[in-house]
Amino acid sequence: MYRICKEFHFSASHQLAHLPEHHQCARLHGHNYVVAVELAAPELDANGFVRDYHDLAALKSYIDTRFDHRHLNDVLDGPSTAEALARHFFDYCAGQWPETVAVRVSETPRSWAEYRP
Ligand SMILES: Nc1nc2c(c(=O)[nH]1)N=C([C@H](O)[C@H](O)COP(=O)(O)OP(=O)(O)OP(=O)(O)O)CN2
Ligand SMILES: [Zn+2]
Repeated sequence: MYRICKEFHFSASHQLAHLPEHHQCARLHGHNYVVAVELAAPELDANGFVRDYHDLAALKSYIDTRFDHRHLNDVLDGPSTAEALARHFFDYCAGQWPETVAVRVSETPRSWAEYRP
């Protein structure tokens, strides 16, 4: 199996207001998010690609339009956890590119959450 991965970056604020008051993430704060999309295929296409990285430009546009410099509580229906974001971006990517196998979201350089069905 061949695998490729491409990262996308955006900055946004959020507040996990369902957490206890003493939890730091219950306060309004922001992150420089990294979204890593992984695609896989058993065979390469005629260009020698799983898929051309350039095809993923639609995700950059989606992120820039809907997520970058937004307040995530206004964008997502439920809590804006890294897990929920990973699922959201997975659903978007799987709808665009059938080779999508996982999406990973980092809020900090030391943590990530992944959705991989
Ligand atoms: N499983 C999850 N746990 C937490 C999430 C999450 O999305 N999934 N989110 C948060 C907060 O958004 C918080 O802002 C990030 O927490 P944390 O990684 O602890 O941030 P720090 O900057 O404090 O990280 P350090 O590495 O400890 O400096 C909380 N938990
Ligand atoms: Zn946070």
